[in-house]
Amino acid sequence: MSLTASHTSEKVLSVEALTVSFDGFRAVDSLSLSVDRNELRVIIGPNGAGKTTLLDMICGKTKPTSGCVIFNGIDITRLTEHQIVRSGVGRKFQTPSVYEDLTVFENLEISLPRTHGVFQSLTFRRSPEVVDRIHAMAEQIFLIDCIQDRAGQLSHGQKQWLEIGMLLMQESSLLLLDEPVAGMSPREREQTGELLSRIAVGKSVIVIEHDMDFVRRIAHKVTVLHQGRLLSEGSADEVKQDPRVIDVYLGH
Ligand SMILES: Nc1ncnc2c1ncn2[C@@H]1O[C@H](COP(=O)(O)OP(=O)(O)OP(=O)(O)O)[C@@H](O)[C@H]1O
Repeated sequence: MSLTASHTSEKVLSVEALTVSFDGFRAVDSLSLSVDRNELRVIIGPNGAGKTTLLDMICGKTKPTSGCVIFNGIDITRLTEHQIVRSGVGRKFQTPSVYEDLTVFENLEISLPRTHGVFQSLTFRRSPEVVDRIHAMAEQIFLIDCIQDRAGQLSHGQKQWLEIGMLLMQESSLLLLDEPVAGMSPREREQTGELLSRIAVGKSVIVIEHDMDFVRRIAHKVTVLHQGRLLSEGSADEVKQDPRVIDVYLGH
């Protein structure tokens, strides 16, 4: 039984015939896919398949040559990156970008919506409710014991968790995560798998990942890209057995 079968399907994201050309080279080519609420989708594919470029177009970093991105029924294709963040799409890049000189607590605090700067957030927003919320988030992302440590002192894996927590504080309802377990220990990977599964409840998560064991553990559905196109889609076991996927990706 598919893991998504128990959820009522509600389409949150639709990518329709999305195409982007760089100097005539189609990095993403007429790609269509959709993601439901409560879904954890994993995108796999060989190097250069267009995975990162796809996420770049969903979050507005790269503008498509043609096609569109519909999020919660709204065409966000031509919105600015900032507008797309405010509409509820959060992006985490492969390298963690946290404020190294601020504590875990402060990094989470400045990610709250409607915060216009570090100064304002540190001086005006520290109500008991906000403090409780930040503590609950630190607990969820396994950082409660180092909540007053500076982010610069955290391990690489802990910084990845902090950045996921920052996206959650922003109240993103769609999270785009580029290789979130890169550089993590096996134990940290396991914890991240649990965290992502929990996050997907009530939200949608798209993860780019190469490690097939991890993919199998977390994915509700897997999309395989190759040369900017959709090669295969299904459960992790289904795509693993797809001869086209074995041929261009898993067999190497
Ligand atoms: N801004 C750009 N200008 C020119 N070519 C680009 C640009 N961005 C991406 N590309 C090209 O588009 C193709 C897809 O790149 P992309 O980074 O999306 O692949 P990927 O599937 O994420 O690969 P990897 O697993 O190596 O990260 C590559 O051939 C890349 O060189």
